[in-house]
Amino acid sequence: MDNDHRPDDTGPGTHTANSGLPLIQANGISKTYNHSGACITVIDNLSFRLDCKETIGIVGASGIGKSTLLHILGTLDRPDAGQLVYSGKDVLLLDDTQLARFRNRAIGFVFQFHHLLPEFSALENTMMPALINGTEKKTARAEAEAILVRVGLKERLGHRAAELSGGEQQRVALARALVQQPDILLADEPTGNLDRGNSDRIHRLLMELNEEMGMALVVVTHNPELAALVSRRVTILNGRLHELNNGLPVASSFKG
Ligand SMILES: Nc1ncnc2c1ncn2[C@@H]1O[C@H](COP(=O)(O)OP(=O)(O)OP(=O)(O)O)[C@@H](O)[C@H]1O
Repeated sequence: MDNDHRPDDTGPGTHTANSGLPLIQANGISKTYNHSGACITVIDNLSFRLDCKETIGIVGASGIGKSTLLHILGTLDRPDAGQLVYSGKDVLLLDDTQLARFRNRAIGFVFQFHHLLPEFSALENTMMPALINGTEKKTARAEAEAILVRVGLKERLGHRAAELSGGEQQRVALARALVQQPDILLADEPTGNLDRGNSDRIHRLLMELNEEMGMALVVVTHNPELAALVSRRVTILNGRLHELNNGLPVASSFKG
């Protein structure tokens, strides 16, 4: 085993801003699903580079593999083949416990199903990742309050998740993903349930966090405003990424 590529799973964060290394380098990633005997290759020898602070939007039709790719980049699902290198370290060499620790520290997720704990308040749900990581309760509370204010939920801190509207729950999920100041946010339609005003607020917040703390962003979105804000737009064709220019795939394959 190549220990040079084994991530150090102690200590906070993953990337060194000045290291010059890409935040993510995916090499030759493949993923095949088995559907009652038939194999479907959704991701096929895909390579991808994301620099620190970069923001990227994945667009395209249903079923092309956007969520599959997001899960693999987020280490929630292991590919059948390929390397996933975060800041020079191949995270696929970690065992499941180490990988969970790395993921909890470095990556924020917002998926379409929020998985909030319904009986816990907005504040308690948002504090959870910090508490799991061993942050002192008072600090976790202060950080959670601050980010809930930024997503516009100052008046809802003590409300149980089950009592919140769909859009409010989505913003709590976003606050929970952001509270630990992840190196990267992976988001699947993060403003899908929100009205125009709240969508704009969240888009602004994502760009501010990108600017303030260098948080990278990979977002699956059909929202034209959000797609216009990110620095690169890509789609998946035949299992590989293609850059988009004016909404059309660039002829050459995506360079990793
Ligand atoms: N766990 C699974 N088992 C079998 N097939 C799967 C599994 N997950 C996804 N697939 C298949 O892989 C393909 C890509 O699915 P994926 O959810 O990644 O697409 P998507 O582009 O995110 O779609 P949408 O925009 O509808 O969410 C689909 O054909 C889907 O049926």
